[in-house]
Formats: sequence, structure tokens, C-alpha cells
Amino acid sequence: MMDVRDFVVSQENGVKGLVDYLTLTTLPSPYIQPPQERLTSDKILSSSSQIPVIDVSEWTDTDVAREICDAAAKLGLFQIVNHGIAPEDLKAMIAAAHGFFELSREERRMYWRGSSVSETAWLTTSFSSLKESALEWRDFLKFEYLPTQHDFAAMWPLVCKKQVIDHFKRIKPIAKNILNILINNLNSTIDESNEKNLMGTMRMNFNYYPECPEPNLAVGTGRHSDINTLTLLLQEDGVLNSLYARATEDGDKWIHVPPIPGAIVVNIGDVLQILSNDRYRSVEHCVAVNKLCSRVSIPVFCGPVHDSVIEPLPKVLEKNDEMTRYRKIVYSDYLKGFFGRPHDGKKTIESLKL
Ligand SMILES: O=C(O)CCC(=O)C(=O)O
Ligand SMILES: [Fe+2]
Repeated sequence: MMDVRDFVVSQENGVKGLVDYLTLTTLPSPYIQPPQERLTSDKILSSSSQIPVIDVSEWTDTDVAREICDAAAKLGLFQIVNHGIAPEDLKAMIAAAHGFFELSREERRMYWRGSSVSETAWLTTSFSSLKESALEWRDFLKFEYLPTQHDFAAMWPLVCKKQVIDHFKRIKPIAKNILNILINNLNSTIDESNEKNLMGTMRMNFNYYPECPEPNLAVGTGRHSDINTLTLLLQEDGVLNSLYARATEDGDKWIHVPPIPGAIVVNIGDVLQILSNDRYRSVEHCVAVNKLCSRVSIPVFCGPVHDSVIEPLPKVLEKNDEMTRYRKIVYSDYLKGFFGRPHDGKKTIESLKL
């Protein structure tokens, strides 16, 4: 019998390598999730109308600002349309991500984390594979955007390099517009001193979820909130029943986030929840996998630089005469907490609650 974990993780084949190598009819045991982690139909709310879809063609419109701030406060997740990125460009991104995962196993492996040919792009599988009792059915290639550093993308895979750089450039002003709206609503502004805390880093994933023989027993990405400020995510059109958001903080009910052609999903991360002293909510989400088709998703994560000190904005506390709800922390320590354990809901932010 083959050691699946060893083949996927240690031998750097990824789960994509596994499905290409074997004809699987059952889910290999390292991927079998305990029942409480499976997204069974009784946990899924029937209507998807609860995910706001916001037309952002007029960024300065006060109604747009209000809708964005409301959605950030209630669910912590919404979709935007008419954001200015052409549908063809979004389709080209999805195709570029598939292009990478369709490269040969050897070509993909050149980017494996720890020995990647690029310092700013690396491939890995699952999330925290050494610590997880059950693996996630996902490989991902991560890109770090360092436009001030000459040749940061020199070694990126040619099959997607241009598209990834273009996507970072197109997403950045959209992220800034949304952050501006959210921060203005907290009686603050984005200026030179805090821009680094809000969007001093930008990273992108190509998440790849291969077809899965027993999707009901597996997860693609386990329950988590993103830890950064804001994530702008591109979903693959037509692949339904993948991304789910937790409906309320305390219940085990999940809302489907449907792919809408041309739309971008926006979700609030832990850092914005902390900066706003809980006015905005980082949303817990997870990803289910499919039996018959693979899926890619492309999140762009805007976040603080690593030495930022994360704590509620003074203006928020002053204006409302309230106490901070969080212990302050340097962002690099926050990252260590998150990446040091398997995906586990909102455990990282909860560990800072006073
Ligand atoms: O695949 C998705 O739709 C979401 C992935 C995700 O949550 C993440 O990469 O943080
Ligand atoms: Fe996420």
C-alpha cells in the first residue's frame, strides 16, 4: 500500500499529483474529516440571497459606502460588481491558474515550498500538513507582490506570470477604495502612517481543488477567517457549492457564496475586526470539493507589513469612549499563531480577546 501522506506532502506531489497518479474510487484515509468538520446538507442554509451584491461603479456614492460598511459589519463578506476589471481579464486569470496546475509534475515541483526556484512564489498542499490530523483537499501556489523590489517576479512560472502581475495591479486600487470607505466610516483616514498597516503587503493564491472521489468526507479548505485586513477573491464561474460563509458567529449554519460571472468576493479579515474594535466582522468560511470537476480560486490578501502593531484605532476608542477589546500584537506574531496550527475557525483572533 502506498503511503499517501508521504507521497503528497514529503515527496512534494501535492493532491494534484495524487489524482493524476492513481484512479481513486474512495477517499484516502488521511483526507477523511471528522464528522463535525464535514459540511453536511443540514448545516447549509437554503437561500443564497443573503450575500450582498454591491454595484461599485460609483465609488463616491454614499449609498455604495453605506452598503459596504453594513455588509462588513453584518456578515463580513459581500460581492462587488462593476468594479472595472473586464470579465475577459478575470477569465484569463482563472485560465492562468489552471495552466499552472496542468504543468507536468516536475515543472510544478520546481516551486515546492522550501526549495522553490522563486523567493516570492511557492507551492504547497493542504494548510499546515505536519500538524493536521486530516489533510485538506487542496494545493496552492502563493505569490508575494513586491513592486519596489527589482525583478521580484523574475522566476515566476511563465504560464501565469504576466496575468498575476496584471491582476495585482488591477486589484490594488479596488482594495484601496474599499479600505478607504471602511476606514473613513471609523472616523479615520488612510494616510502614510497607517497605509502600511492596512495594505503594506499583498499576496495572491492560486488555490487548486482537484476532483474528489468522496467529497462529502473531505474539505477543500477548512473553517477559518482570513487574518489580514481585506481579501478580494475570484471564484471559477460555474463551479457551484464550493465556498461557504458562516451565517452567524455562534451557530453551525453556512451560506453558499455563489460564483457570479464578473464579480469579486470581498471578505473582512481579523485585522480589520481588531482595528474597528469589533465594528467589522471577519467572516469564517470554508470550501467544499466536487466529485466531477476541479476548481481554482484566486484570493488576493491585503494585509499589514510584518512589524505593524495591531490594535484598535485610537479614533474609534476615543469617539465612542470605549475600551479596547484586544491585546495588542505585532503582526508577525499573529502570523505565527495562525500558521502554527491547523485551520480552526477564529481561534487566532479569539486568543487576543480581553
Ligand atoms: O477557494 C475559495 O473560494 C476560498 C479560499 C480561501 O478561503 C483562502 O484561500 O483563504
Ligand atoms: Fe480564506
